[in-house]
Amino acid sequence: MAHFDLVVIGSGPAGEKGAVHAALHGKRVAVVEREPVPGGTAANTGTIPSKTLRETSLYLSGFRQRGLYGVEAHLQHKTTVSDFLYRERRVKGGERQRILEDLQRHGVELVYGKGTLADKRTVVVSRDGQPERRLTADVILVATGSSPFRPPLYPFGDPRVHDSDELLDIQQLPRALVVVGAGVIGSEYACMFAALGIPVTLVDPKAELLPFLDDEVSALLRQRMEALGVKMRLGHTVETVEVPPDPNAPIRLTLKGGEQLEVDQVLVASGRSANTAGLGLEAVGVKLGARGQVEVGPEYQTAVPGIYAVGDVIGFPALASTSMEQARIAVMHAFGLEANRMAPVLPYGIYTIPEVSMAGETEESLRSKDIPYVVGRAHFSTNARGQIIGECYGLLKLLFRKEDLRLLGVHVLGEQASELVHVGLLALMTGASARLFVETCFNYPTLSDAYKTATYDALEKVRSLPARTPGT
Ligand SMILES: Cc1cc2nc3c(=O)[nH]c(=O)nc-3n(C[C@H](O)[C@H](O)[C@H](O)COP(=O)(O)OP(=O)(O)OC[C@H]3O[C@@H](n4cnc5c(N)ncnc54)[C@H](O)[C@@H]3O)c2cc1C
Ligand SMILES: NC(=O)c1ccc[n+]([C@@H]2O[C@H](COP(=O)([O-])OP(=O)(O)OC[C@H]3O[C@@H](n4cnc5c(N)ncnc54)[C@H](O)[C@@H]3O)[C@@H](O)[C@H]2O)c1
Repeated sequence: MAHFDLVVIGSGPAGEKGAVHAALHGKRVAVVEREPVPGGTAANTGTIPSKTLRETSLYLSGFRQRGLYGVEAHLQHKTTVSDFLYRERRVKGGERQRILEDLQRHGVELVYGKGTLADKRTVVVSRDGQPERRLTADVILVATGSSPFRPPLYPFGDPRVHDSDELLDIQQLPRALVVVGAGVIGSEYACMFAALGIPVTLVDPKAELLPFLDDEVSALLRQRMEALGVKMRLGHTVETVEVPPDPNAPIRLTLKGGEQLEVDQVLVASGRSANTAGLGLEAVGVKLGARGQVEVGPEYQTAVPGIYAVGDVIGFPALASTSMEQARIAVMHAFGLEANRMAPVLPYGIYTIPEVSMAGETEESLRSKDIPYVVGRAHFSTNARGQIIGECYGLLKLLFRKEDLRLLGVHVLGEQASELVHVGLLALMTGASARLFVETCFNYPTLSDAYKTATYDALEKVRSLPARTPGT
């Protein structure tokens, strides 16, 4: 029996970062992974593959250059599924290698096999054809992630009906696609296929697209996705799904109200469930929530001291970015290292076409809290870099508190949105006001310069910059 300071179950972003962070602090660490490759959803079926496919679809469709140079930028041949998946497989392979090297460099032992808790300090690792291994630990970090939720209405055994994992194994590109679920995954994939010229219909019972976004940005995104060719059926529910045995006959989805959609492939992206089944958590006293997610305290400790859980397995916000941060905080707490906190403001990056990103408050959240605010907007069509790259529809929207022009929210739609948001994110993290953007010298021409334009737009509405406070 081997003893470790920390045993991590799962090698996704949460598991990797937790393990490496503990190793950096001199701890003896093992990571248990049930798949034959490391990296979890982020490296293998989710984040990295989907973001690579987005770049592929933009490249293959010549989307970024459309109409810019007076010549058509479409690639000459018809896109095949192997063109589509080629780079995704290359990037995925590179990411797996990076993770293996990261673990190895920090002296973390990677143990392949399914981990289960035998007691509060023991993880049993089982693998087909191999003897069981028992690992004991002072601290156990559960980072087992999540899997696609599969509504029973859809016959997932059929090769034409996919969840977001199976989509990466398609044998041919769809001729016409229905995407069920207009959450982040559904919206991102709908855009990628539409950019390739494939007719896409996006169906969701919710009437608004990505309702956590600022309403203005959500409406603008919807408009741009429709212009890309995505047919929106928001506020609609699928009532029946007919998948005929003949692979050449169309799949028919009937919506409540009678509309029928005929396609050759369906992607269902209707949420994810925590990977907690069979882990033995409840038997040792760990509490699970209504959707199977592990319940944790502020430092990600479960009901059992010494057992922590981070990442998708604890539910919202279920992002690679936040999962890694949770792991860092859990490890610091578990080993009594320097006190650490989760960032008070989290960014969201949505890789639709166009990209959207936000941090902090929306207009709607400020109104619900009765906080008077002023809005500053900069349109990329009037930004020099925006004009050069042909970004006609992009928008940077800043929300300042009226009283002192402190920045409260940042919203970006358009090229590089998920990068641009970080300027505003840092301003939010430091409690900066409009003065920061007025007094910052931005490179020119850049999209970042839109921060200055949006600030001046807000200032025009209030006509004065608040007095400088001491120390700023
Ligand atoms: C299509 C898609 C796109 C996404 N895009 C983004 C994005 O752009 N940005 C972003 O921040 N997030 C994105 N996400 C979310 C992101 O992938 C997840 O939040 C992140 O992977 C969660 O990390 P994790 O380490 O908690 O879990 P995972 O990455 O799911 O890893 C969990 C690991 O645990 C292993 N495991 C499970 N049970 C056991 C067991 N009993 N024993 C041993 N090993 C086990 C699994 O095999 C897996 O390797 C996306 C997700 C999807 C599906
Ligand atoms: N860029 C990113 O950060 C990114 C990208 C992709 C995924 N993710 C993460 O992955 C997680 C899962 O994404 P997701 O899009 O599957 O979930 P989601 O919760 O974002 O959206 C699910 C959508 O499916 C709809 N839905 C639920 N049940 C349905 C049904 N039976 N029929 C039709 N529609 C139904 C819901 O109304 C919702 O709009 C997200 O929580 C997110 O954290 C993040």
